[in-house]
Amino acid sequence: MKRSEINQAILRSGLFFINNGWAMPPKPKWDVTDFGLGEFSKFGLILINLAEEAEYCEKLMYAAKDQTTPAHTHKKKKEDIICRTGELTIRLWAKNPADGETDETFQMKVNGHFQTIQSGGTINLKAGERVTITPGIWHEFYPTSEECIIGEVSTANDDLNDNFFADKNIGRYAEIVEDETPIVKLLSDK
Ligand SMILES: O=C[C@@H](O)[C@@H](O)[C@H](O)CO
Repeated sequence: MKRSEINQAILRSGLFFINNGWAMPPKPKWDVTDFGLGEFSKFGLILINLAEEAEYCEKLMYAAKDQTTPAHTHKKKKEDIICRTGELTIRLWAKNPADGETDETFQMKVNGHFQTIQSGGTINLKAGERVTITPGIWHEFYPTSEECIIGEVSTANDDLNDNFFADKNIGRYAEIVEDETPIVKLLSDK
């Protein structure tokens, strides 16, 4: 991923956050990724880590229409994924989708109430709505609105060791081609 794409993504999402009433913390911890797939408009996510504590974590995230965070799971982290502005679709699986389809169902909280979810099915979240994803549940998500602000409130976050992607070619952080000067230092920058 080019540094120029990262710079542009920060400017675009930063403007959208501010225009929608989300003030930035001092020294925001930016994380922009194409998941190593090199197609940022198809697979990508912009994140700001707001709180990173041993017991909990909070993130503010942004994606544009159809920009997908690919199927993955966490072994330790339990997280609420929240649609803050716009509309978000989330697809959920009981097992790794790379191992084939299953007609299993499972119980998961949607807006705080348990629902029966069909493995491989989707849930559409409108602004204010959330799902509670427990460790081992596989998920991918993408906005169906032009732009979307996504919240994450979770137990401890460990992006390096607790993201397991269905596609083995995926890496959590982007490989960056330095074609211009960074406007911010990313969490993944050395
Ligand atoms: O589901 C998404 C989240 O867990 C993100 O915080 C994670 O960094 C995506 O790899």
